[in-house]
Amino acid sequence: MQKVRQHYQRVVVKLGTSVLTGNSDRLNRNVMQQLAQQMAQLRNQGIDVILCTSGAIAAGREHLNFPILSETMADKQLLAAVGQSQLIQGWQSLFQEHHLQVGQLLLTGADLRNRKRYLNAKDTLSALLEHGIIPIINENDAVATAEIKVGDNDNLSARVALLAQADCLLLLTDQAGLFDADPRLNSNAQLIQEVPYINEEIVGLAGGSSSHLGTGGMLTKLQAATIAQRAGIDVVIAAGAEPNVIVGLANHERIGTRFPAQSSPLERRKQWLLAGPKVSGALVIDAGAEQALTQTGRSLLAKGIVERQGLFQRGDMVQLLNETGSVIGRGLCRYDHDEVEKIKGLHSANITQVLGYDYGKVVVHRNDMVLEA
Ligand SMILES: Nc1ncnc2c1ncn2[C@@H]1O[C@H](COP(=O)(O)OP(=O)(O)O)[C@@H](O)[C@H]1O
Ligand SMILES: N[C@@H](CCC(=O)OP(=O)(O)O)C(=O)O
Repeated sequence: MQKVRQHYQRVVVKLGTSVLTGNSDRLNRNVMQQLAQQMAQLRNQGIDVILCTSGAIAAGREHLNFPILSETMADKQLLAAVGQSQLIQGWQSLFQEHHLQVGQLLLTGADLRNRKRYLNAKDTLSALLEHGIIPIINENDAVATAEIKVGDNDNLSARVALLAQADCLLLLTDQAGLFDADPRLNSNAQLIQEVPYINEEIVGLAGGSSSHLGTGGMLTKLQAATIAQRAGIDVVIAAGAEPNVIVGLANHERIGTRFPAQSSPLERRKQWLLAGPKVSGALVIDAGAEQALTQTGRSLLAKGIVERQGLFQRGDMVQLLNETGSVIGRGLCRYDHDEVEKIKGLHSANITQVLGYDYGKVVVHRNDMVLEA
């Protein structure tokens, strides 16, 4: 019997400037409307959608009536600052037609490299998704200098897919997918339907962007696909103009070029948790918490913690011990040692009262935890 494939649970949709402008010098509202309609349809199917949108610089140029500017960073930042507000307003009104709220996250490479900022971005993203709000992400071009930039939204969207623990990344562009040569330069170029593994030969097929608006061309899309595919996320490069492309792809239709995930995201994450971060401290938990973790796969709440050992920062790896001292597992702690000391044994509802703030009710989330076999 053929196995029925379930649809994705969390999809990152990256829309390049080429899609949003249809390679003209202005944003195309009709195109954006159709894309918003499809993303709303996904939400109604119960799929979490995160939109990673380019187009701020193009929108800024259009809004200021195509000013003659230099190619300096400051002038590009000026365009991004003006254009980003146009872009987000555009998306906001389009999603409102489907009774959906949006939340804007402007990120830089520095936000993704610094662990504290990374965790904060992750929490914001989770909170938006939990409330059914569509996160809309772009690079914070108005403040990002060369040193702190990701630099292109293909790579940014792959990092966001990892941050959000998405299971699918759609890179939508002006071409039907990855071809064996740049189709703008070679009319005989053939579409490649599936790439199980990105090797040098595949990278050699990718050219840069031949439009003046896009950043990076196919090369940055392959960099993004490499990051996400290896992290256990399915990636597809396809044409944003293809009718119903987002809904089709999210439901496993064969469109564009597919880069199938190399293992499940959770599996990869658990491997990384086991092999990666060093242990900085320990939490001793009571019998009820031990049962919740080991029997019903729950997260660890403050209430189940009886003792804190060692010094650790928010996001550090801690060992989980039971009251007889046996190791139950390990996980990333969402509060630092000082905070855990104050909230251990408390009901989650009282965390804010004691600390004056909170990072959520969970101290170690089950997705950030590996248990002893
Ligand atoms: N092997 C290839 N297959 C498809 N497109 C390619 C290839 N090599 C280079 N390209 C170019 O990449 C462009 C898409 O990238 P880009 O202009 O950065 O768009 P976006 O704004 O969607 O990110 C295409 O228009 C195409 O000219
Ligand atoms: N952050 C920039 C887009 C950068 C970028 O990667 O562009 P693109 O290659 O069109 O996805 C902007 O909003 O204009």
